[in-house]
Amino acid sequence: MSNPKQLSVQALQWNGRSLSVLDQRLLPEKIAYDDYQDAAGVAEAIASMRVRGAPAIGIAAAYGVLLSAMRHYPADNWQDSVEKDIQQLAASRPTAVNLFWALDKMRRRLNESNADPIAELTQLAQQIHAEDIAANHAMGEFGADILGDAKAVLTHCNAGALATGGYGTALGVIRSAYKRGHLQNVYADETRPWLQGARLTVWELAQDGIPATLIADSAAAWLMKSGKIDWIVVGADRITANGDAANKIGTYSLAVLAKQHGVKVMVAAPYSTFDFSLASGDSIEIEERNPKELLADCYLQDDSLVTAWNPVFDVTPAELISAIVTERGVIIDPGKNGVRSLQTC
Ligand SMILES: CSC[C@@H](O)[C@@H](O)C(=O)COP(=O)(O)O
Repeated sequence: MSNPKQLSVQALQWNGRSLSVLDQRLLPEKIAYDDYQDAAGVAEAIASMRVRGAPAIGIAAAYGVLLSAMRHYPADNWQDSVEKDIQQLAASRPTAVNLFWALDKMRRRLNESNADPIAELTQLAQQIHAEDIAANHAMGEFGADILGDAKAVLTHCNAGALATGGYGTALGVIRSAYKRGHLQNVYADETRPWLQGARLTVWELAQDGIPATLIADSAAAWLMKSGKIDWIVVGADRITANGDAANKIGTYSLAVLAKQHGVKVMVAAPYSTFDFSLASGDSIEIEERNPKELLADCYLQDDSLVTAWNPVFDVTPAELISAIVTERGVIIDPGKNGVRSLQTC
Protein backbone atom coordinates (compact mmCIF):
# COMPACT_ATOMS: atom_id res chain seq x y z
CA MET A 1 0.00 0.00 0.00
CA SER A 2 1.42 3.39 -0.92
CA ASN A 3 1.65 5.97 1.81
CA PRO A 4 -1.35 8.33 1.56
CA LYS A 5 -0.30 11.97 1.71
CA GLN A 6 -2.51 14.84 2.80
CA LEU A 7 -4.29 16.51 -0.12
CA SER A 8 -2.39 19.75 -0.60
CA VAL A 9 -5.05 21.43 -2.74
CA GLN A 10 -7.67 23.08 -0.56
CA ALA A 11 -11.09 24.22 -1.73
CA LEU A 12 -10.95 27.34 0.45
CA GLN A 13 -8.16 29.41 1.94
CA TRP A 14 -8.66 32.40 4.22
CA ASN A 15 -5.96 35.02 3.69
CA GLY A 16 -6.80 37.49 6.41
CA ARG A 17 -8.44 40.00 4.04
CA SER A 18 -9.78 37.78 1.26
CA LEU A 19 -11.06 34.28 0.55
CA SER A 20 -9.29 32.19 -2.09
CA VAL A 21 -11.65 29.78 -3.80
CA LEU A 22 -10.38 26.89 -5.92
CA ASP A 23 -12.36 26.96 -9.17
CA GLN A 24 -13.63 23.36 -9.20
CA ARG A 25 -15.15 23.84 -12.63
CA LEU A 26 -11.64 23.71 -14.08
CA LEU A 27 -10.45 20.51 -12.39
CA PRO A 28 -8.70 18.24 -13.07
CA GLU A 29 -7.07 20.08 -15.97
CA LYS A 30 -6.29 23.27 -14.10
CA ILE A 31 -5.70 24.34 -10.51
CA ALA A 32 -6.69 28.01 -10.27
CA TYR A 33 -7.84 30.11 -7.35
CA ASP A 34 -10.04 33.22 -7.44
CA ASP A 35 -9.73 35.80 -4.69
CA TYR A 36 -12.90 37.28 -3.17
CA GLN A 37 -13.12 40.40 -1.06
CA ASP A 38 -16.89 40.77 -0.74
CA ALA A 39 -19.97 38.71 0.00
CA ALA A 40 -21.45 39.21 -3.47
CA GLY A 41 -18.40 37.53 -5.00
CA VAL A 42 -18.64 34.61 -2.58
CA ALA A 43 -22.37 34.22 -3.32
CA GLU A 44 -21.56 34.08 -7.03
CA ALA A 45 -18.77 31.53 -6.42
CA ILE A 46 -21.30 29.29 -4.65
CA ALA A 47 -24.08 29.76 -7.24
CA SER A 48 -21.73 29.08 -10.15
CA MET A 49 -20.25 26.03 -8.34
CA ARG A 50 -16.67 27.25 -8.28
CA VAL A 51 -17.03 26.00 -4.72
CA ARG A 52 -19.49 23.19 -4.12
CA GLY A 53 -20.29 20.48 -1.61
CA ALA A 54 -22.50 21.13 1.40
CA PRO A 55 -19.90 21.78 4.14
CA ALA A 56 -17.65 23.80 1.80
CA ILE A 57 -20.44 26.16 0.80
CA GLY A 58 -21.32 26.64 4.48
CA ILE A 59 -17.70 27.54 5.27
CA ALA A 60 -17.47 29.84 2.23
CA ALA A 61 -20.67 31.60 3.31
CA ALA A 62 -19.26 32.12 6.82
CA TYR A 63 -16.23 33.86 5.31
CA GLY A 64 -18.63 35.78 3.05
CA VAL A 65 -20.34 37.23 6.13
CA LEU A 66 -16.95 38.11 7.58
CA LEU A 67 -15.95 39.89 4.34
CA SER A 68 -19.23 41.78 4.47
CA ALA A 69 -18.62 42.92 8.04
CA MET A 70 -15.06 43.95 7.16
CA ARG A 71 -16.45 46.05 4.31
CA HIS A 72 -19.29 47.76 6.21
CA TYR A 73 -18.08 48.11 9.80
CA PRO A 74 -18.18 50.70 11.43
CA ALA A 75 -20.42 52.72 9.08
CA ASP A 76 -23.87 53.73 10.34
CA ASN A 77 -26.32 50.82 10.26
CA TRP A 78 -23.52 48.48 9.18
CA GLN A 79 -25.46 45.49 10.56
CA ASP A 80 -28.29 46.19 8.09
CA SER A 81 -25.82 46.12 5.19
CA VAL A 82 -24.39 42.83 6.45
CA GLU A 83 -27.90 41.40 6.78
CA LYS A 84 -28.53 42.24 3.09
CA ASP A 85 -25.37 40.36 2.19
CA ILE A 86 -26.47 37.41 4.34
CA GLN A 87 -29.71 37.31 2.34
CA GLN A 88 -27.73 37.30 -0.90
CA LEU A 89 -25.54 34.45 0.33
CA ALA A 90 -28.64 32.52 1.44
CA ALA A 91 -30.11 32.82 -2.05
CA SER A 92 -27.07 31.24 -3.73
CA ARG A 93 -28.19 27.58 -3.50
CA PRO A 94 -31.24 26.08 -1.72
CA THR A 95 -30.66 22.44 -0.81
CA ALA A 96 -27.59 22.12 1.44
CA VAL A 97 -28.62 23.15 4.94
CA ASN A 98 -24.99 23.71 5.97
CA LEU A 99 -25.18 27.05 4.14
CA PHE A 100 -28.08 28.27 6.29
CA TRP A 101 -26.59 26.73 9.44
CA ALA A 102 -23.36 28.70 8.94
CA LEU A 103 -25.19 31.93 8.10
CA ASP A 104 -27.34 31.60 11.24
CA LYS A 105 -24.28 31.08 13.40
CA MET A 106 -22.55 34.13 11.91
CA ARG A 107 -25.71 36.26 12.22
CA ARG A 108 -26.09 35.32 15.89
CA ARG A 109 -22.46 36.21 16.63
CA LEU A 110 -22.90 39.50 14.77
CA ASN A 111 -25.95 40.40 16.83
CA GLU A 112 -24.29 39.46 20.11
CA SER A 113 -20.90 41.05 19.47
CA ASN A 114 -20.01 44.33 21.11
CA ALA A 115 -16.33 45.11 21.58
CA ASP A 116 -14.65 43.96 18.35
CA PRO A 117 -17.09 42.38 15.86
CA ILE A 118 -14.47 41.76 13.19
CA ALA A 119 -12.26 39.82 15.57
CA GLU A 120 -15.24 37.85 16.84
CA LEU A 121 -16.52 37.02 13.35
CA THR A 122 -13.02 36.06 12.19
CA GLN A 123 -12.71 33.72 15.13
CA LEU A 124 -16.09 32.11 14.39
CA ALA A 125 -15.56 31.66 10.63
CA GLN A 126 -12.19 30.03 11.27
CA GLN A 127 -13.72 27.87 13.97
CA ILE A 128 -16.47 26.67 11.59
CA HIS A 129 -13.73 25.81 9.08
CA ALA A 130 -11.49 24.00 11.59
CA GLU A 131 -14.34 22.13 13.27
CA ASP A 132 -15.48 20.80 9.91
CA ILE A 133 -12.06 19.28 9.28
CA ALA A 134 -12.01 17.75 12.77
CA ALA A 135 -15.54 16.37 12.27
CA ASN A 136 -14.44 14.70 9.04
CA HIS A 137 -11.53 12.96 10.74
CA ALA A 138 -13.85 11.71 13.50
CA MET A 139 -16.39 10.49 10.92
CA GLY A 140 -13.58 8.83 9.00
CA GLU A 141 -12.70 6.64 11.99
CA PHE A 142 -16.34 5.82 12.88
CA GLY A 143 -17.12 5.00 9.26
CA ALA A 144 -14.01 2.85 8.84
CA ASP A 145 -15.03 0.87 11.95
CA ILE A 146 -18.34 0.09 10.26
CA LEU A 147 -16.79 -0.81 6.92
CA GLY A 148 -14.63 -3.34 8.76
CA ASP A 149 -12.81 -5.49 6.24
CA ALA A 150 -14.86 -4.38 3.22
CA LYS A 151 -12.64 -4.63 0.15
CA ALA A 152 -14.45 -2.30 -2.26
CA VAL A 153 -16.98 0.51 -2.11
CA LEU A 154 -18.82 2.74 -4.54
CA THR A 155 -19.13 6.48 -4.00
CA HIS A 156 -21.22 9.07 -5.80
CA CYS A 157 -20.56 12.74 -6.51
CA ASN A 158 -17.64 14.26 -4.60
CA ALA A 159 -17.86 14.26 -0.83
CA GLY A 160 -14.17 14.76 -0.32
CA ALA A 161 -11.68 17.40 0.77
CA LEU A 162 -12.89 19.50 -2.16
CA ALA A 163 -16.46 19.49 -0.80
CA THR A 164 -15.53 20.28 2.81
CA GLY A 165 -13.00 22.10 4.96
CA GLY A 166 -10.66 19.17 4.30
CA TYR A 167 -10.39 15.33 4.44
CA GLY A 168 -14.01 14.82 3.35
CA THR A 169 -17.11 13.04 4.65
CA ALA A 170 -17.62 9.98 2.42
CA LEU A 171 -14.06 10.27 1.14
CA GLY A 172 -12.90 10.80 4.73
CA VAL A 173 -14.39 7.41 5.60
CA ILE A 174 -12.74 5.95 2.51
CA ARG A 175 -9.38 7.57 3.35
CA SER A 176 -9.48 6.21 6.91
CA ALA A 177 -10.55 2.74 5.75
CA TYR A 178 -7.80 2.67 3.13
CA LYS A 179 -5.19 3.61 5.74
CA ARG A 180 -6.29 0.59 7.78
CA GLY A 181 -5.30 -1.65 4.88
CA HIS A 182 -8.50 -3.56 4.05
CA LEU A 183 -10.04 -1.39 1.35
CA GLN A 184 -8.52 -2.13 -2.03
CA ASN A 185 -10.67 -0.36 -4.56
CA VAL A 186 -12.98 2.61 -4.72
CA TYR A 187 -15.48 2.78 -7.54
CA ALA A 188 -16.67 6.28 -8.39
CA ASP A 189 -19.75 7.14 -10.43
CA GLU A 190 -19.21 9.75 -13.12
CA THR A 191 -22.11 11.69 -11.55
CA ARG A 192 -23.85 13.26 -14.48
CA PRO A 193 -24.41 15.91 -15.51
CA TRP A 194 -21.75 17.92 -13.69
CA LEU A 195 -19.27 15.00 -13.44
CA GLN A 196 -18.19 15.53 -9.84
CA GLY A 197 -17.11 11.87 -9.77
CA ALA A 198 -15.22 11.85 -13.05
CA ARG A 199 -13.53 15.22 -12.60
CA LEU A 200 -13.12 15.57 -8.84
CA THR A 201 -13.42 12.31 -6.90
CA VAL A 202 -11.07 10.11 -8.91
CA TRP A 203 -8.59 13.00 -9.09
CA GLU A 204 -8.76 13.59 -5.35
CA LEU A 205 -8.31 9.89 -4.57
CA ALA A 206 -5.39 9.56 -6.99
CA GLN A 207 -3.72 12.60 -5.36
CA ASP A 208 -3.83 10.59 -2.13
CA GLY A 209 -2.46 7.40 -3.70
CA ILE A 210 -5.82 5.58 -3.41
CA PRO A 211 -6.76 3.43 -6.44
CA ALA A 212 -10.00 4.53 -8.03
CA THR A 213 -12.14 2.98 -10.76
CA LEU A 214 -14.48 5.24 -12.65
CA ILE A 215 -17.81 3.86 -13.87
CA ALA A 216 -20.63 5.33 -15.93
CA ASP A 217 -23.61 6.03 -13.66
CA SER A 218 -25.58 3.48 -15.65
CA ALA A 219 -23.04 0.75 -14.79
CA ALA A 220 -23.88 0.86 -11.05
CA ALA A 221 -26.55 -1.87 -11.15
CA TRP A 222 -24.24 -4.21 -13.01
CA LEU A 223 -21.41 -3.46 -10.59
CA MET A 224 -23.64 -4.46 -7.69
CA LYS A 225 -24.95 -7.52 -9.50
CA SER A 226 -21.36 -8.65 -10.10
CA GLY A 227 -20.74 -8.67 -6.33
CA LYS A 228 -17.79 -6.32 -6.63
CA ILE A 229 -18.80 -3.90 -3.83
CA ASP A 230 -19.86 -4.29 -0.22
CA TRP A 231 -20.94 -0.74 0.53
CA ILE A 232 -22.04 2.49 -1.10
CA VAL A 233 -20.58 5.46 0.81
CA VAL A 234 -21.97 8.92 0.13
CA GLY A 235 -22.29 12.35 1.72
CA ALA A 236 -25.45 14.39 2.23
CA ASP A 237 -26.74 17.92 1.76
CA ARG A 238 -29.59 17.77 4.27
CA ILE A 239 -30.80 15.06 6.64
CA THR A 240 -34.29 15.51 8.09
CA ALA A 241 -35.65 14.50 11.50
CA ASN A 242 -36.76 11.06 10.26
CA GLY A 243 -33.35 10.26 8.72
CA ASP A 244 -34.20 10.93 5.05
CA ALA A 245 -31.09 12.24 3.28
CA ALA A 246 -30.85 14.60 0.31
CA ASN A 247 -27.73 14.13 -1.77
CA LYS A 248 -26.57 14.42 -5.37
CA ILE A 249 -29.09 13.29 -7.96
CA GLY A 250 -28.64 9.57 -8.52
CA THR A 251 -28.09 8.67 -4.86
CA TYR A 252 -31.70 7.52 -4.51
CA SER A 253 -31.39 5.20 -7.50
CA LEU A 254 -28.21 3.72 -6.01
CA ALA A 255 -30.01 3.08 -2.71
CA VAL A 256 -32.89 1.33 -4.48
CA LEU A 257 -30.41 -0.79 -6.43
CA ALA A 258 -28.47 -1.53 -3.24
CA LYS A 259 -31.58 -2.98 -1.62
CA GLN A 260 -32.12 -5.29 -4.60
CA HIS A 261 -28.52 -6.52 -4.46
CA GLY A 262 -27.91 -6.73 -0.71
CA VAL A 263 -25.36 -3.89 -0.74
CA LYS A 264 -25.28 -1.58 2.30
CA VAL A 265 -25.58 2.22 2.14
CA MET A 266 -23.60 4.57 4.39
CA VAL A 267 -24.30 8.30 4.58
CA ALA A 268 -21.49 10.29 6.20
CA ALA A 269 -22.32 13.86 7.20
CA PRO A 270 -21.49 16.33 9.95
CA TYR A 271 -24.06 17.56 12.47
CA SER A 272 -24.33 20.78 10.43
CA THR A 273 -26.11 18.73 7.71
CA PHE A 274 -29.05 17.84 9.98
CA ASP A 275 -32.25 19.80 9.69
CA PHE A 276 -34.47 18.79 12.60
CA SER A 277 -37.01 21.45 11.62
CA LEU A 278 -38.14 19.27 8.70
CA ALA A 279 -40.08 16.12 9.54
CA SER A 280 -39.15 14.30 6.35
CA GLY A 281 -37.33 14.64 3.07
CA ASP A 282 -40.60 15.56 1.32
CA SER A 283 -40.12 19.14 2.56
CA ILE A 284 -36.57 19.59 1.26
CA GLU A 285 -36.25 22.11 -1.55
CA ILE A 286 -34.54 20.36 -4.43
CA GLU A 287 -32.40 22.67 -6.55
CA GLU A 288 -33.10 22.63 -10.28
CA ARG A 289 -30.24 24.01 -12.32
CA ASN A 290 -30.12 25.49 -15.76
CA PRO A 291 -31.12 23.01 -18.52
CA LYS A 292 -28.02 24.28 -20.34
CA GLU A 293 -26.02 21.94 -18.10
CA LEU A 294 -27.70 19.04 -19.96
CA LEU A 295 -28.69 20.25 -23.42
CA ALA A 296 -26.64 20.44 -26.57
CA ASP A 297 -26.23 24.02 -27.84
CA CYS A 298 -28.52 23.36 -30.81
CA TYR A 299 -31.46 22.97 -28.38
CA LEU A 300 -30.92 26.23 -26.53
CA GLN A 301 -32.98 28.54 -28.72
CA ASP A 302 -36.32 29.77 -27.29
CA ASP A 303 -38.45 27.91 -29.84
CA SER A 304 -36.69 24.56 -29.36
CA LEU A 305 -38.97 21.53 -29.03
CA VAL A 306 -36.35 19.89 -26.83
CA THR A 307 -36.06 21.07 -23.24
CA ALA A 308 -34.47 19.49 -20.16
CA TRP A 309 -35.38 18.93 -16.52
CA ASN A 310 -32.31 19.22 -14.30
CA PRO A 311 -32.94 18.46 -10.61
CA VAL A 312 -29.50 18.18 -9.04
CA PHE A 313 -30.39 16.43 -5.78
CA ASP A 314 -32.73 13.65 -4.72
CA VAL A 315 -33.84 12.25 -1.38
CA THR A 316 -33.02 8.76 -0.15
CA PRO A 317 -35.60 7.54 2.37
CA ALA A 318 -34.19 6.59 5.78
CA GLU A 319 -35.31 2.97 5.37
CA LEU A 320 -32.88 2.52 2.48
CA ILE A 321 -29.91 3.75 4.56
CA SER A 322 -27.93 1.19 6.58
CA ALA A 323 -25.92 3.70 8.64
CA ILE A 324 -25.58 7.45 9.09
CA VAL A 325 -22.13 8.41 10.32
CA THR A 326 -21.56 11.73 12.06
CA GLU A 327 -18.80 13.17 14.24
CA ARG A 328 -21.14 12.66 17.22
CA GLY A 329 -21.61 8.97 16.59
CA VAL A 330 -23.30 6.53 14.31
CA ILE A 331 -26.94 5.69 13.71
CA ILE A 332 -27.52 2.18 12.44
CA ASP A 333 -30.77 1.64 10.52
CA PRO A 334 -32.06 5.22 10.78
CA GLY A 335 -35.35 4.08 9.22
CA LYS A 336 -36.01 2.07 12.38
CA ASN A 337 -34.16 4.11 14.96
CA GLY A 338 -34.63 7.72 13.74
CA VAL A 339 -31.95 10.39 14.18
CA ARG A 340 -33.43 12.38 17.08
CA SER A 341 -30.90 10.82 19.47
CA LEU A 342 -28.32 13.18 17.90
CA GLN A 343 -30.34 16.32 18.48
CA THR A 344 -29.13 18.92 20.92
CA CYS A 345 -30.68 22.33 21.43
C1 LIG B 1 -19.43 16.42 1.74
S1 LIG B 1 -20.30 16.90 0.40
C2 LIG B 1 -21.89 16.14 0.46
C3 LIG B 1 -22.74 16.61 -0.65
O1 LIG B 1 -22.75 18.01 -0.66
C4 LIG B 1 -22.27 16.07 -2.01
O2 LIG B 1 -22.43 14.68 -2.01
C5 LIG B 1 -23.08 16.71 -3.09
O3 LIG B 1 -24.17 16.26 -3.40
C6 LIG B 1 -22.54 17.95 -3.68
O4 LIG B 1 -23.34 18.46 -4.69
P1 LIG B 1 -22.80 19.72 -5.51
O5 LIG B 1 -23.92 20.02 -6.45
O6 LIG B 1 -21.55 19.29 -6.18
O7 LIG B 1 -22.61 20.82 -4.51
